[in-house]
Amino acid sequence: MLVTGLEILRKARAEGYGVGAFNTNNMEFTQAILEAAEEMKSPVILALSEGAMKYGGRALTRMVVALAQEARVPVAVHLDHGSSYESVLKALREGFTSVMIDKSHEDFETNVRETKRVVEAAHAVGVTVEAELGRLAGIEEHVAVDEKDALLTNPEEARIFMERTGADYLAVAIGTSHGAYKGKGRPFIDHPRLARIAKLVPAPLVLHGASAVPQELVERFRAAGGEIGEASGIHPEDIKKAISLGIAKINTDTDLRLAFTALVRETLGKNPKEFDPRKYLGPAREAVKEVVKSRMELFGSVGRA
Ligand SMILES: O=C(COP(=O)(O)O)NO
Ligand code: NA
Ligand SMILES: [Zn+2]
Repeated sequence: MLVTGLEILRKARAEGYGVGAFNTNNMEFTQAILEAAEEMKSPVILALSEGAMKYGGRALTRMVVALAQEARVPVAVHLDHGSSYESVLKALREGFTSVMIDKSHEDFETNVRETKRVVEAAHAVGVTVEAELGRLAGIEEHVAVDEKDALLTNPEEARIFMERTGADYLAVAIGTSHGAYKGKGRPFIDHPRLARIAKLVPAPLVLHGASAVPQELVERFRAAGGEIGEASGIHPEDIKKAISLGIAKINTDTDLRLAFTALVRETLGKNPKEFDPRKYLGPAREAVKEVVKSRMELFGSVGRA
């Protein structure tokens, strides 16, 4: 059933488990994520970035909202990294039940003002809001923040920010970054900082850049002809610790992309004569579903629907 992000995340934070927010921009990812959620009896958040909205248009948004309504588990449809008020309005118009306004690259007062404005509009139509304070390193589709500017979230600022904006959940910067290159070896996660934030912010907390980028997946991608450098992601133990400290929403995109693309490359490589898209998109869809199921097990959301 289609529910708001807060309905899913409030319970997750209260009961100490995490819920995956999985990015989708096509039919196969959407099916894989929802099938995994139903099989694992897990709540789930389907996340569409602005790039996904541009790529898939109404074919994507109508499909995602309709399938979420019919799903046998709680599903929120979420705008990931909304960059403007207008973009959020478009998502509200499409029937999304959760929207992120990401003004974390602006100064504090601007972030507060813009976030507050979105909260008023979204709450007026029963939709809940994710905001972000602090800056992740790495490249988000339209935001490139280089290391030196990456400012981790200040706990006291976070408390004031959430009180002044009325946002429902907060994306925090505690060392993660988007994409496949999150840092040398085991990327640094500032758990003490997270603990301080969680003490001052009772709202569900969100971890961006949470993909594991598992070595076996990186190897499989390379073996199938993919090119990728020294890739690294967030260690499962760091995810579990972050959940125990107050993270309720865990954003996963890169792992799904790697799995899907590795399988497409592999299937095409093994079957050069194949030109029925179902023959290489189908196995890729299965690979995404397996990744989603294993993430749900790690987050502890299995059986929580
Ligand atoms: O934060 C993310 C995804 O992060 P990853 O690149 O680690 O999957 N989307 O908003
Ligand atoms: Na988000
Ligand atoms: Zn993100």
